[in-house]
Formats: sequence, structure tokens, C-alpha cells
Amino acid sequence: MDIPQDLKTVEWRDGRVVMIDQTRLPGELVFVEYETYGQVADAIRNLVIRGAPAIGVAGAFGLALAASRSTAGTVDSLMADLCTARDELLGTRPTAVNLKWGLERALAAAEKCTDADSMRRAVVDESLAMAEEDVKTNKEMGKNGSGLIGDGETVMTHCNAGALATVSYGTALGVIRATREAGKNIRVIATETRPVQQGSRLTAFELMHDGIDVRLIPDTAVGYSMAQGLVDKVVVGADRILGTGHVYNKIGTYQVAAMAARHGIPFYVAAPLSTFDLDSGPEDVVIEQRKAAEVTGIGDSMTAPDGVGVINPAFDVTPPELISGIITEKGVAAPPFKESIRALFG
Ligand SMILES: CSC[C@H]1O[C@H](OP(=O)(O)O)[C@H](O)[C@@H]1O
Repeated sequence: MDIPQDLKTVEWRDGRVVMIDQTRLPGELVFVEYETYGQVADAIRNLVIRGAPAIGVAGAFGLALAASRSTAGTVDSLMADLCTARDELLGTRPTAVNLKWGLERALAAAEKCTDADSMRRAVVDESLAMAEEDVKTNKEMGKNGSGLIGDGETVMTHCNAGALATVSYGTALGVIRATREAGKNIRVIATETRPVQQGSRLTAFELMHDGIDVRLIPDTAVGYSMAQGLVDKVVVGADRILGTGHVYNKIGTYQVAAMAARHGIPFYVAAPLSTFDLDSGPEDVVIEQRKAAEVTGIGDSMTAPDGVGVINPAFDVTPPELISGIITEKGVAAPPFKESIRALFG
């Protein structure tokens, strides 16, 4: 498969939103184009695009489509249209705080304007700025995390926190990329990450494309791999991090963290400041529950009896006591996290 070097997960191109259809990977690299915010909302809902920073930027681009296509002639009527679009986009996936962050940042840019046309331009410009900043942020984060990974080490990661979860370069995989760019020879163990298989379909795809040594394991082999001494460090992404250091990430992350603690393996989380939510407590966070079909079959083949009951949360929460450090573009927060996270925000 021929993959362009400057590949972006999501882009604004000639007044349209262009994104990789991640449901088609790893078999096909297909780009889809959207002209309405409703289409972008469906893409986020159906995991055409996924990953906290990626959906934050996609949400902002969705608002840019709403602004560009609205026929509203006044500030108030255009703002009403933008709020309608914001509500639909925000309602697509509840756990990753980046979606709310991206939408609110685009709306804040609109609120500063005094006429409809400048509002349209402001929303587009702000969403483009977020997309550009995301890549820069990931590279700064990668550099900050690369110092934690030693030459010759093997790093386990869970789900996909790579270029495909961001505009480009990635968060956890950004740390992997930066470590390689620092001249260190490292290997990766990637979990398959049932039920949607972001690890086998996306992380393995990205790392093989980059020529990084990656071994794929079933989620059930996390404990075995650690017990066999195959894992030196763990680095994962995040969808929401509270001021207490509680990390919401792909289902199964908590189990990986608990196993790492059992085996004395450092467990790191890599996330931009836009993933932090200092205003919420655990009681405020909604864990997305996804459809049963993701668990009872793969593609068109059924792997469970028809009608079986299913529990399919898309995320879980890892408590701060299982986390060795949180890698950000501003530096690495170390325990105790209440103080070190507050320091990240100055
Ligand atoms: C860099 S954030 C990636 C984060 O998002 C993934 O969830 P999903 O694929 O359902 O959007 C997973 O939690 C990753 O760690």
C-alpha cells in the first residue's frame, strides 16, 4: 500500500473535511470527503475517525462546515446554527473530553466576532489552528516522553494512540517515534484491543509502515508477556484525565496498568493538555457503552450466539496509584498528580 509521507488523519480541503476512513484499515487506505456537520457527526459516531485529539479537531471542522454552509445573515442567527451543530457533534461520543474542548474553542472564536462573515472565517481559522497545533504538540510530547524509554527496551501499548488517533504523529506512538528519532533501538508489543481491534488494525499498521519492530498479542496475553519479562515499559494514550490523575482510556487499560504494577513495570500515559478535565469528578464522566454487535461478531461473521447479553463499555478508568507518569507537551507529571497536574497548567 502506497502511503503519502505527509499523511493527515483529518484535513480541511477546499471547504470540505477530508479524513481517512479508519473502518477500512488495514486492508484499504480510503479517504472520505464530507460537506455537512451531520456527516462529520456520523463519522465520529461510527469510528470512521476516532481517537481523542482526532475527534476534537474533527468536531471543530464540523463546526467550520456548519458556519460555511449556514445562510444566516446575522450574528445571532449564525450562532444559533453553530450551537445546533455543536449539540449534535458533542452528542456523538461522551467520554473523550477533547471533543468538547475542540467545539468550545471554535465557538469561543465565533463569539468574538461582530458580523456573520467574520464569524464564518473565525471558526474555519480556529479549527485550522487546532489541527496545526496538534502535530506540534504531539512532537513536543514525544520528545518529553522519549527520555523515559531506554535503548533496547520493549514498550507495550494498548489500543491506538498513534497518528490515526490525532491529526498526525500520535501521542503514545509519538513517544515511540520520538524515541526512535533520538537514535534508540526499541520494540513494541501492541495489544489487539478487542472488540474494535484498534491495536491490530491501526497500531500494527502504523508501526509496520514506519519500520518499527512490533509484535501483536491478544489482549489475554498481557499478563503472560509481562510475566515472561518481555515488557520493559508501558505507554498508552488517554481520552480524559481528571485533576486527580484518574485516566479514562480504552477498555482494558486498567487491566494492563494493574498487571504492570504487579510486575513492577513503569506505566505511562501520554496525552496533550486538551485531554485534561480539571472541572469534573468521576461522577461526571460518562463511559461510552457501544453496541453489542461489536462483541458478538467480527465483520460479517458471528462469534457468539444470537441474542446473548453483552456488556461493551468503550473505556475504563485507571486510578493514579497505578500510573508512573503522565507525559504531556509541557513535561512529565509525576505522582502526586494533584500537584503536578496543577503545575502543568501554571
Ligand atoms: C490519543 S487518544 C487515543 C485514544 O482513543 C481511543 O479510543 P477510540 O479508538 O474508541 O476513540 C483509545 O482510548 C486511545 O487511547
